[in-house]
Order: sequence, then C-alpha cells, then structure tokens
Amino acid sequence: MIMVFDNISTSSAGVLVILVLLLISSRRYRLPPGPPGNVAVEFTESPMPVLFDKWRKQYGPIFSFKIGTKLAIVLNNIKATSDLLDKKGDIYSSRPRLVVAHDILSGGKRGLSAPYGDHWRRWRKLQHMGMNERAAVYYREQQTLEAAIVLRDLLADGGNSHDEILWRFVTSVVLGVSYGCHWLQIRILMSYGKSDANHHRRTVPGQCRSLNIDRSLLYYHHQRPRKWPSLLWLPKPLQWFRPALTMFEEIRANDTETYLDFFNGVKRRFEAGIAKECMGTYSLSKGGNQGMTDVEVAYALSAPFSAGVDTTLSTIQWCLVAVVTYPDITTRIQEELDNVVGRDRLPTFDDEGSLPYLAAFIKEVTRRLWRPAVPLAIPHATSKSDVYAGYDIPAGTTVYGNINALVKIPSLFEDPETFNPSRFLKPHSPVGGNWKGKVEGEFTIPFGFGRRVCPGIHVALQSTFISVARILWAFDIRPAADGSRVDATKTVNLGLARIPAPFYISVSVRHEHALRLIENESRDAELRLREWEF
Ligand code: HEM
Repeated sequence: MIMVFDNISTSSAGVLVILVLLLISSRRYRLPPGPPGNVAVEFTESPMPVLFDKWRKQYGPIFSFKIGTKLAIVLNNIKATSDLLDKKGDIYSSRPRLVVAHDILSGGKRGLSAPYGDHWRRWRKLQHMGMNERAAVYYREQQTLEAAIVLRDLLADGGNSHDEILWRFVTSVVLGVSYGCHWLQIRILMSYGKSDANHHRRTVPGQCRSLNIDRSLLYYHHQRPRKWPSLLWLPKPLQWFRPALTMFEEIRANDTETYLDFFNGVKRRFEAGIAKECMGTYSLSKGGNQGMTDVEVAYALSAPFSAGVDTTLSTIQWCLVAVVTYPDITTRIQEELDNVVGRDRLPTFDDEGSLPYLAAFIKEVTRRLWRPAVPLAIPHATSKSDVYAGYDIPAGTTVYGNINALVKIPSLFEDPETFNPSRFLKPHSPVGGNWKGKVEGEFTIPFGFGRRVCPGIHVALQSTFISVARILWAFDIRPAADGSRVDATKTVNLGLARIPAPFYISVSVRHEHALRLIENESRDAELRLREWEF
C-alpha cells in the first residue's frame, strides 16, 4: 500500500515538475515590438544599420528581434540608452557570447568581448590606468612627433598613400600606449623572425573578421559550435567539426606569442629603467597587473591595438573626406589655424583650446552624416533579467545602443542630415544638456555607453586633433587630379569599424614656411622617436 502511494507521489511529483517546466518555458514575455519570427535571413540580405533603420521607423524607439533562439533589443533614443546602458550598468554591461571570436580565438582572454565579471573588471582597470584623461596626456609627445612624420610622408608622395601613412600613424600611437614603442618596432620583430608587419597587420583585421565570422556562423548549420556551444565540452577526438576550428587555434597561438613578445620587450626596458610610460609599465608597477597572469596581461595590452587602429584611422580618413567634400568648411578651419598658430610653427596640443571650429569639425565628423565609425556600438548583453517601460528584458538578451540613430535625433541635432560643425559651437548645445552620459557636456555617443564606454576616447581624440590640425595647417587637399570622385557614401566594413572606400586625394603645401618646417620638424621627430625603439 505504502509502495503504491510512493509510486503515485513519485509520478505526480514528476508530472508536477514537468508542468512547472512547461509553465516556465511557455511564459510569455512582454517583449518590445519587432519583426516576427527568426530574422536570420534578413541579416544576410541587408546591412544591419539599414535593417535597424527600417525597423526603428516601423516599431518605434525600442524594438526587439530574434535570430534563432537569441533575443536582441535595439535602443534608439537617448532616454532608454541612458536609463539602461548607463544607469543600470550592473545589468547591461555584459557582451553576447562569441564562441569563435572570444572563446576559441582568445581562450576567453580578450576583454572587449568578455562577459561582465571579475576578469573583465581587472582587464578594464588596466585599460583605465593606461588611457584615462590624465594618462593620455603623456602620449601627446609621441603623437606630436608622429604627426610630423605624417606630414613628411604625405608631402613626399603627394597624398597617394594617405591610407598607409595614416595607418602607420595610428598604429604607432597605440603601440606607444600599450608598450611605449612605435611602428618601427614591428619591423624589428620581423627581423628576428618572431613576427612580421604583415602578420601583425593581419591579426587585427583577422580578429575583427572573426567577429563577423561569428555572425556568419549564425546562418550555417554545419558550424555546430556557434549554434550549440555545449558541443565544445565533448572530448576533442569526438568533435567532428574540429578541423574547421584548427585555423582559429593557430591564429590564437600566433597572437599569444606576438603579444607575449611585446610584453617581454616592455619588461626588459622596465628592468633597465629606460621604458617609456605606457600601459605595459603600469601593469608592471606594484599591483598594476590586477592579479592577472602574464598571458592575461599580454592580451590586455593588445586591446588598444585591436580596438584603436581601424576606429581612429576611420575617423581621420572621414575628416579627409569631409575636407574635400566641403571646401568652405575647410577654408574656415584653415583661417582659424592661420589666426591662432600663424605660419612660423606647426600646431601643437597647446593650441587645442583656441581652435573651437576645428574641435567642432571633428565632433561633427564623429557624429557623421555618412555613418559613425562604429555605427551600432559593440553590442552589450544583460547579465540579469530586467523590466523596462513595461517590457520584459530577459537575462542574456543582446542590447544594441544604435549610435547611427542617436546621432540623428532631430531634437538634439537640428537638420541632422546636414554636415554642420557649427552645431557644436552653440554654448548650450542640447547634446551637452540632455545627454547625461559619463562625460557630461561632452559628445561621447560615438564612443559607446556606460561601463563599457570606449576607454581609448582621449587617446583617439588626441590622435585625431593633432593629425588633422597639422595636415590642414600644412596642406591644401583636393580630390586627385585624375578626376576620380571621393564618394562619401561608399564604405568598407572592417569588422569593428567602417572606413571610407578607397579614395584618392592630392596634397600641396599651403606656403613656403610649411615646406621648411615639415623638413626640420620631421628630421627632429625621426631622431627623438628613437627613444620609443627597443
Ligand atoms: C575615434 C576612434 C574610436 C571610436 C569611434 C571608438 C568607439 C568605440 C565604441 C563604440 C566602443 C564600444 C563601447 C560600448 O560597448 O558601449 C569601443 C570600445 C572600446 N574601445 Fe574604442 N573607439 C575609438 C578608439 C579607440 C582607441 C584609440 C582605443 C585604444 C587605444 C580604443 C579602445 C577600446 C576598447 C579597449 C574598447 C572595449 C571596452 C570594453 O569592452 O570594456 N578605442 N570603442
């Protein structure tokens, strides 16, 4: 009798459990409106910013969509973005899981794609130490010297290779930030056969591409691990999809070796007392490594390289596109430079506060009519469930702050489609007044949100200011004489950033003084930059 009762209670308990599970799984969330069903196919047909624009118009400022079982929400107004990504940072600061780009390519060590948690916090502290507003001032010396080299090289080839010259400039700067070295360093490593410039150049786009690979993996059934990450728990010999991952594991081994090489270089110079101040030296100071292992620190030091090259290059290149597209605006910047700097010296960081129109121009370029460098920010993810504006937002939801939409809100940016630097000259610019982001009064939307806001913002803005100020002080820039048009609507997606499609310009010196000064200053810069070699 007791046994029968036991059996009944066991089976009814089982039924109860199943009912509860069914109840939980069938719980209907009140999700923000959005396109019905799985939108994976639509993503293969149109670029994300275009789709987001369409859905924003259709469904309003907060909409949601599903790819497979994955839920994402997109925030298109300042209030929701600030309420969630800034003010509820404890919930909205994670990242969606990137199986290939994060788990496999970096063994979980890359901070940019790391989930919110202890590892990310330690990594982020080091980024902050190395790049906060005060620390960034230290890099100005190198940025100023490198910008003189940019002038020399642009002059020498008439502007044909502006993309290569500016890539070298931004690369040198981030190498300075991480390791206290500069671009030449890659060549030196190359001569040791440890790494090579091409490898290093490849790794970054490689990493960025891997972010895309993750996206593309969404659509192909044979890419099992992306769809079912738990398959990675299988013993390796049973992972039939493994051959597809070998390439990524080789890239990871290569990256790890390169990053450790660079970190060891800093250690040697630090011990010899000749290291330039940089994130690497901060990590070697007492407690500076935040308790991370050497490999973790080496990965943390590589972050400026991964996140700061294409983004800054994109911004400076868009400045050049704007310069040739809007000659009247360029003339006004050059008049300001002539008034403030004169013709007997090159602009320096000391001039920055006296060049408001140039500052406004750079802000307008980052707001950008054509498309911000990182149009959709890097997606955040929720680490807990939340309720906002009557909507349920489950844990693990991907959350996009749609920069592309935010920088075109008409109540903040009058006539948003017009390229108009003067909008940033108004003393009570609504952007400062309404945007209660981290940097009150500053225009930081293009740099992302909340606890994940770009830590390289000061370095990036310094690189942009000094290169653009010097280029416009020295040169007249026009579309190349062969008549090819600079088409601002064409872009190339590098993964993290969008750069303009290749465009051709010609540069000519604006006055005789410039010729002499470029020659003298670049010669001097070449010598002084030796301090950054090891
Ligand atoms: C104009 C150039 C740049 C733009 C427009 C830009 C923009 C961004 C954006 C939108 C994010 C995502 C923020 C978020 O998740 O909400 C980001 C993250 C990041 N940026 Fe930048 N960035 C630039 C330059 C740089 C530079 C020069 C560095 C380093 C030297 C850098 C380092 C990083 C890092 C490490 C992250 C990841 C932060 C995290 O996940 O916690 N960026 N950036």
